[in-house]
Order: sequence, then C-alpha cells, then structure tokens
Amino acid sequence: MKLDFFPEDIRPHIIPKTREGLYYKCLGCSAEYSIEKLLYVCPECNQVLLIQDRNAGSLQKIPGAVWQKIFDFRKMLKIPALKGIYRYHEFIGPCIPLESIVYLGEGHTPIVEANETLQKKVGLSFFYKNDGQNPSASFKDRGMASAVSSIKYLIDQNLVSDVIAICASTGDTSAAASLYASYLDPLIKSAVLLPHKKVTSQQLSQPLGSGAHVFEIPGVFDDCMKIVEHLSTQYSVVLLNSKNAWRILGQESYSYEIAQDFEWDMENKVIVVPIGNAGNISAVMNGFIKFYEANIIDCLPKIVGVQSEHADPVFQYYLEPDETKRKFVPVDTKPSVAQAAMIGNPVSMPRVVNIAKKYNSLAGRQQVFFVQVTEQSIMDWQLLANKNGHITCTQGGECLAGLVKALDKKIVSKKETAILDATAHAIKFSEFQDLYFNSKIPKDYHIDSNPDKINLPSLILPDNPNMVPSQKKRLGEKDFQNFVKDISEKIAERLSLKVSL
Ligand SMILES: N[C@@H](CCOP(=O)(O)O)C(=O)O
Repeated sequence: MKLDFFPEDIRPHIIPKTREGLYYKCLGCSAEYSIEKLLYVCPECNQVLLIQDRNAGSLQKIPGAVWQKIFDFRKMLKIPALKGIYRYHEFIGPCIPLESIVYLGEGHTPIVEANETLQKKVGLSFFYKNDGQNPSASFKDRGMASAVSSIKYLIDQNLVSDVIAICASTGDTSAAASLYASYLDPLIKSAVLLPHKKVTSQQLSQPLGSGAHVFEIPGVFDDCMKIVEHLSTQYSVVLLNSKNAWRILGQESYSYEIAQDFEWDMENKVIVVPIGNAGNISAVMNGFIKFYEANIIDCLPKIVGVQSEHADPVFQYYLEPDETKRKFVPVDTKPSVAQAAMIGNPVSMPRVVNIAKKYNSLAGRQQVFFVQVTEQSIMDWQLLANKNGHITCTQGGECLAGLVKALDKKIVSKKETAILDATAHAIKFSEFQDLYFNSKIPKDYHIDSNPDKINLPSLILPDNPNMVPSQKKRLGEKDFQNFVKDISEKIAERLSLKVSL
C-alpha cells in the first residue's frame, strides 16, 4: 500500500526513522559500551551483555493503541526491509538504516491451532507457532537477521571489513549464520563449529550448501562453544551465537508477533519455549517486557521454559525456591532427541536470571516457570503432534511435553491458552523419527518405541517379481497392465478398499 493511503494519524510513523540511543550494558558490573564496537562480553568483568535503549522512554510518548495501529498497517507496506522482524524497527534496532537491513524472508511465521483431537488429549487450548517456516527452517533466522544487519551497518559505515563470522552450533544456528553470511558474500565469510556426529545430516548439509567452512569437533556443543569463545577473544572474528546481544534483539520479534497475532490480548496466555543455550527464552521474556512497558500489551503472559531430564541446568537452578540460595551449576548432558537444546552450560544463563526476575516483578507475581520432561515424553508428543497436522521438531515435542507437565503440576490451568514454539521444521530432525519407527533409538536416550506409534513404508511387489518396470527396461504394454492391476489389488486389500460401483 502506498504511503498516501495510510490513515493520517499514523502516516508520520509508518516508515521508521533511524535514531541513536542503543548501547551495550554489562549484566555483571553495569558498565556501558558503544554499539559501534564488536563486543560480546564485558571487557571489565567478562559477563554477558544486553543492548539497551537510552531513548526507550520516548517510545512511551506514542500511546500503545497507536503503536498497535502502526504495526497493523505496516503489514501492508511493500518495503522488503520492513517485511520481516523489522516491522518492529523501533523496538529491535532503531539505529539500523533500512538500507543496511538484511531480509531473507524471516519472521511472521504461522500460528496454527491444534485440532480438537490433540487439544482434548492435552487438556487445554493451544497453538504451535511454526518457526520452522523461517528461511533456514528455524527460529535462529530472527536473531541472525538482526546480528547480520548490525554487521552490515558497521560495514556500511566503514567501521569493519573482511568479516569472518563464526559460531558453535547444534545445527540450527550454523544453518542460519551461514545462510545470512552467504547472502552478503564476499563481505562476510562464515565458519561453523559442530560437535562431531551430534548434528543431524540435514543440519550438516545446510552450512555446507551455504559455502561455510565447517569444522567438526569431538565433544558436545558446550565444548565447541568454549572454542568459539576463545577464538572470539584471541582473533578478529565476529561471533554469531546468541552471546552476541544483537541476536537477542532479533529474537524478541517472536513475542511481538504473538502479541500482534492475538490482537494484543495477552490475558490468560502461556508461552512455552524449550531452553538450550537460553538466548531464546531471554529474548522472549524481554520482548514481552518491552511491549508491556510501551503499553502495547496490558499484561505479561505466563512463560514456561522446558528442559529435558538429559540437559536441565536451568531447571535445576530454579529448583531452589529461595532466590538468595540459588547457585548455577553446569551439568554434563546425556544424549537427547531434543538435540538442539542438549546444552549443559547455557551462555545466556545470567540473562535468564536477570530478565526472569524483572518479568516476575513487573507482573507482580510469579509468571516465569521451568519444567523438566522425560526423553520418552518429548518423542511421544512430537510424533502425536505431527500425526495431527503439525510440522514440529523434537524441541517442539519438548514444548508439548512441557505443557502437559505444567498442566499436571498446576502451573497452567485449563482456562488458559498456550502458544508453543516449534523452533525448527520437523524435517531437520527426521532422523530421530526414523530411529523411533525402526525401534533403533540407542539405549542411553531412554526411549522405547511404542509399536502403536510406529509407521514404516511397505514395499509392494507383484506376484512375479521379475515383471517390474525399471528405467533401464520398460515393460511391454500387456505386462505393464498386469503389473498395474496386480499392485492395485494388493494396495486395495491392505486398505480394505471397497469396489466402486
Ligand atoms: N541450539 C543452538 C545452540 C546455539 O545457540 P545460540 O542461539 O546460542 O547461537 C544451535 O542451533 O546451534
């Protein structure tokens, strides 16, 4: 829609204006740093950073209802830079000029209501937000669009050049990082570190296809992360993990979209997210806080963070009810089908502690909860969700298992409506489905294949196995007709089909 057709009251705000005000703030010592430097931890105390906005107060000068109208109308713009996460430019990266924004189609993923069968089984109304429908098939594209746009902004100002972007990954981050970097080739080259044999083959193919340098490292994700942290302090590289605070900003768009899709009504809503490196739950909470502070939503939804029993450091931390006695202890992970979240020492733990505290305090009651689920429940719920029309990954299965657990523990009630994060597309994690269906999940996952849930292909051969069509030798007309009839009859028998009249 052309600018002239927008309502007059919001017309001056439809195209966002670039403005200053963002800075890095250390969560340890509160030191502040310019965003014109590439920085991932505080040079003083080594603690993680968050990006803050000195002019956040100015956002409150526009009434919440006007912001809602601006975002609703912005949907109709045809400007690529504003079609993705930067619809919320003022809240995500107001210093980034539209020319520096990298847009590959991320964000505004569908929210799909679970069907009646599944809602009945679970016991309350819920939706999946399909973040697997992002360009690299996971939610990481939100954060990557933000981090890579921030680098492009620095490149455009001649503040950096010849960028080598680097990340550690369980699969999704590396796919997103290499995809966005490849779009800016040759300005940005990428290198990814993956734990050897702990990334699915689909995920391994993604950075390879994008032309990244792919390094497989013995150990688990946490080991790769340490190497990336070391590289980023010793060498001139750009770190693209969520330790990079720009990633958090971009991932806040997930919350903004939920608010907008539910007509800004967050009453009785529960947001369920899996926790791995903990960047996403930090971003999700922070996003809702920002919209609440700007009066765009009038209450904060409940947040339920879910971890597998095989990788549960955040859940363990919050088991201690007395906040003053809590002590974070990294855990050694065990094999998990929620492989993307198989992380024992999440880099964003200090962010979770800081933001969850603020969230609960703003809400005036506990609104952030953590639950732990079994590996068996992750797999069983994922398979059931996908048998009912969803396309969720194992982490999405983890969310559903977490919702069931939260209902059981009375953290969530039947009156509420949950929105579950399908963080990636099911196809990325189909290897776990294959293992389950073939009853071959290794013992240390602690998952048994339920025969009722197994689905395997059936090879249908004709009575005469030599009379089959092939590319090398086609059958003669009569033999081919016999083949078609024979196979059809066998399928009809399997499906108990009735002959049509
Ligand atoms: N699950 C993640 C782990 C790294 O996450 P990040 O958000 O901290 O970059 C992955 O997909 O690699």
